[in-house]
Amino acid sequence: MSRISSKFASRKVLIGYLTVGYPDIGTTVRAAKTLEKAGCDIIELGIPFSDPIGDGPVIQAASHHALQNGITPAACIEIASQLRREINIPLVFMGYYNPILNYGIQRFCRDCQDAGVNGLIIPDLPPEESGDLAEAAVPCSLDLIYLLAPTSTADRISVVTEKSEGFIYLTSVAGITGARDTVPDYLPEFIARVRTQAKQPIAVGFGISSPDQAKAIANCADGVIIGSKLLQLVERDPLLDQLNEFISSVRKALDG
Ligand SMILES: O=P(O)(O)OC[C@@H](O)[C@@H](O)c1c[nH]c2ccccc12
Repeated sequence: MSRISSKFASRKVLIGYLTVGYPDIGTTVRAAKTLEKAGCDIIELGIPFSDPIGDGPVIQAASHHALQNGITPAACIEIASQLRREINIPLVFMGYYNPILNYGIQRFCRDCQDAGVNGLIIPDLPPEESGDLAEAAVPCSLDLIYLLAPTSTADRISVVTEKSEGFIYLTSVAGITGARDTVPDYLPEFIARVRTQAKQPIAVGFGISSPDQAKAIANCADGVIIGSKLLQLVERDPLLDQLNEFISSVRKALDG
C-alpha cells in the first residue's frame, strides 16, 4: 500500500489543493501547514501553467499570478522539499504535461522523489499515452493518479481502474474546476459505476465549496478534493484564519 492509499484506510479523506506560489511562496507554505493541522489528509500542489485547460477562473488567475512571480517547476519542487521537512501528510503534484516534458521526465520524477513528493496528477495526459511517465515514476515511488469524468467511456473507465495508483480522481462534472453550490444528481450512480471495477479508493473533486456538499459526496466516495474555494479563502484572508475554520468544519462534517 502506498503512503497515499494508506490514508484511505482510517477515515474519509480530505484533500486540499493549493497553487504553488499563490499569492506568494510564504503563503503557500503557511497554508499547507494550516491544511495539515486543520484536518487534511493529503495536499495537492498545483504547478502553475500558462494554458491550464482544466481550470476555471479562480485557479487560472492563481496560476497566472504565480507565473508572474516566477514560479517554475523547479521552484515548485524546491518548495515541496521545504514543506516535506515541516509536514507529514502525502504531497501530490498537479501539473500539466508540457512543463514536465520540458523539465525532463526522468529528472522530474527523481527530483520529486528527492523532495518527498508522493504522487502526480497530470490532467492532460491520457493513460493510453502515459507509458514514459509511468516507467519513470515507478522506481521513484510516485503514484500516478488518473482522472475520470462523468462522460468517460466504459473503455476509459477500464483503463483507469486498471492503472490508477493511490486513488482514482473522479471529477463531479465534465467541465472545469471552480466552486459550485450543489451536488449533481447523477454523482452517486457515477461513483457506483466506477466502484464496480475499481480496487482503488475513489476521491471526488470539482465544485466542492461547503461542508454539507463534502459530506453528501463522502457518503458515496472515499474522499473529497477542494481547490478553488481554498484559494478564495486565502485571497480574502491572508492570515488564514478563514482557511483554518473552513477546513476544520469540513473535517468535522466528514467525521460526523
Ligand atoms: O477547484 P475545485 O473545483 O475545488 O476542484 C479541485 C481542484 O482545484 C484540483 O484538484 C485541481 C486544480 N486544477 C486541476 C486541473 C485538473 C484536475 C484537477 C485540478
